[in-house]
Amino acid sequence: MNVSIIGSGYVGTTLAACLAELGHTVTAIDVDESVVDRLNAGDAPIHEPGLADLLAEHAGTRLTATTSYDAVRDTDVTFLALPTPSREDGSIDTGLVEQGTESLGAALREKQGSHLVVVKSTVVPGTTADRVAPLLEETSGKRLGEGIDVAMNPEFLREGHAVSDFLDPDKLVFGAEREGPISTLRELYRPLTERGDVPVVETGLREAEMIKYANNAFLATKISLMNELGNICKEYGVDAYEVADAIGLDDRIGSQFLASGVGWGGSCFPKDVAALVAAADAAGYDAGLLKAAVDVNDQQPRRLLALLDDHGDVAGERVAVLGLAFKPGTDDVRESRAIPVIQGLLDRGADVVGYDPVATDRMRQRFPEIEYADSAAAALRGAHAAVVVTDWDEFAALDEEFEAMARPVVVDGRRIVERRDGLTYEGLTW
Ligand SMILES: NC(=O)c1ccc[n+]([C@@H]2O[C@H](COP(=O)([O-])OP(=O)(O)OC[C@H]3O[C@@H](n4cnc5c(N)ncnc54)[C@H](O)[C@@H]3O)[C@@H](O)[C@H]2O)c1
Ligand SMILES: O=c1ccn([C@@H]2O[C@H](COP(=O)(O)OP(=O)(O)O[C@H]3O[C@H](CO)[C@@H](O)[C@H](O)[C@H]3O)[C@@H](O)[C@H]2O)c(=O)[nH]1
Repeated sequence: MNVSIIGSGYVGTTLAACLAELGHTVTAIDVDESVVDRLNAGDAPIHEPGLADLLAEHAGTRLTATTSYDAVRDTDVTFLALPTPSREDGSIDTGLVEQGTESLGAALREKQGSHLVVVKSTVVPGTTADRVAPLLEETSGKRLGEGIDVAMNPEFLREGHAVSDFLDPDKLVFGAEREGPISTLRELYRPLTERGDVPVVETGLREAEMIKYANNAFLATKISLMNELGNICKEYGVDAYEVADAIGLDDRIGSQFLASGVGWGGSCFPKDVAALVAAADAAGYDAGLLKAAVDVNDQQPRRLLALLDDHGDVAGERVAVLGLAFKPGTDDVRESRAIPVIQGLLDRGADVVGYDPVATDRMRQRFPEIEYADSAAAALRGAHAAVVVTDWDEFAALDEEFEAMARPVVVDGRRIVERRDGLTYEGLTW
């Protein structure tokens, strides 16, 4: 099948490389010329394991990139993989998806034959039917169901595992109001589904949109619930990790996403939970449980700093922040819990030194005023305290590096440090 993809970020590039791998001919369209140049050179614009190999194999043959929307006319299906950021009030901003739809519709005006437009971006229920579809009809001059149609196909990949999650998904969700778009999606994903072990959910547009939010809201709330339980555990001297291991044995609970600590960040959970809360508010429903999940998440960095405060004033003292990325395996610092932690330390007048194996450059753009070390050992040297924010494996192996601290106080927000001897060690929920 000939496929075009608008937007070549985390999702668009992964989709482009993986659909090429599945045998389709793919054209990636992005407004950013540097992204297009890199893709055409077979160079990954984002860091994801396995992506560079796929691009090196398919760029220039089954995968090409361009800044021109005209390329969509040579394809049968177009995915919209554009950002859907939060507005100031938390509600979703669909401006870029609408802009992309307008340019796409204009390019499709002169297209002969049928075309399917698939929304891949995370959008609140109603966006595809009430915004994308009418805009597409208006700008293309065609009528839905008569040559053009829309579908919604949410994406569940995790950063750091994008390629493997895409090629080996837990499920596929196809949303549409007619049979035509569903059968096109079936055909497109056939190389994955013919293996027989990928459940396919065929549903309506609004349901597909909501499934994505429900998925993320559930996972974020699961972590917040475990954080709340962990905070209670801490008050009673109970180890929340032992509790989590035990409750995770109950199939109805499941063992994943029970790691308590400094909370959830990243480009999706904070934005998507906020968008769902705002969408509920707009519909007159007060999503109290989701708001509480956000409150607990906001509280965890403050609790980490309060534990540090219990061990003395850090004003004027060197404090190491170990881990800056929002999770291990990525250089992404968007909504990283390190941000409120660093800000809280600066508010206390501490001399902050940050360390991360890959995310230093990105955090430097956010906090140019702090020091950045090129190893955990260098960050710890002479520090009066250390806080651990990201569960990078290398922090588990830290040992005599702690002996170079001026005062060995360690507050661990991720239960990753293994050394205890000679340390004043505090876990956030244990
Ligand atoms: N990042 C993830 O892990 C993830 C996972 C699942 C779903 N999503 C959702 O997928 C969507 C895309 O997210 P992302 O992380 O891939 O975004 P991103 O910010 O990484 O990339 C977006 C790309 O779109 C390009 N772009 C912007 N405006 C454009 C336009 N008018 N025409 C063409 N290109 C344009 C940008 O240059 C950029 O390369 C969002 O709705 C997000 O919520 C993201
Ligand atoms: O037990 C856990 C698991 C995760 N986290 C934190 O939760 C955040 C999100 O982690 P993860 O879900 O692994 O990362 P993302 O790449 O943001 O992926 C989420 O967001 C994507 C974008 O919507 C979805 O596609 C994925 O399914 C969904 O897992 C990170 O800060 C983690 O440190 C915890 O605190 N405890």
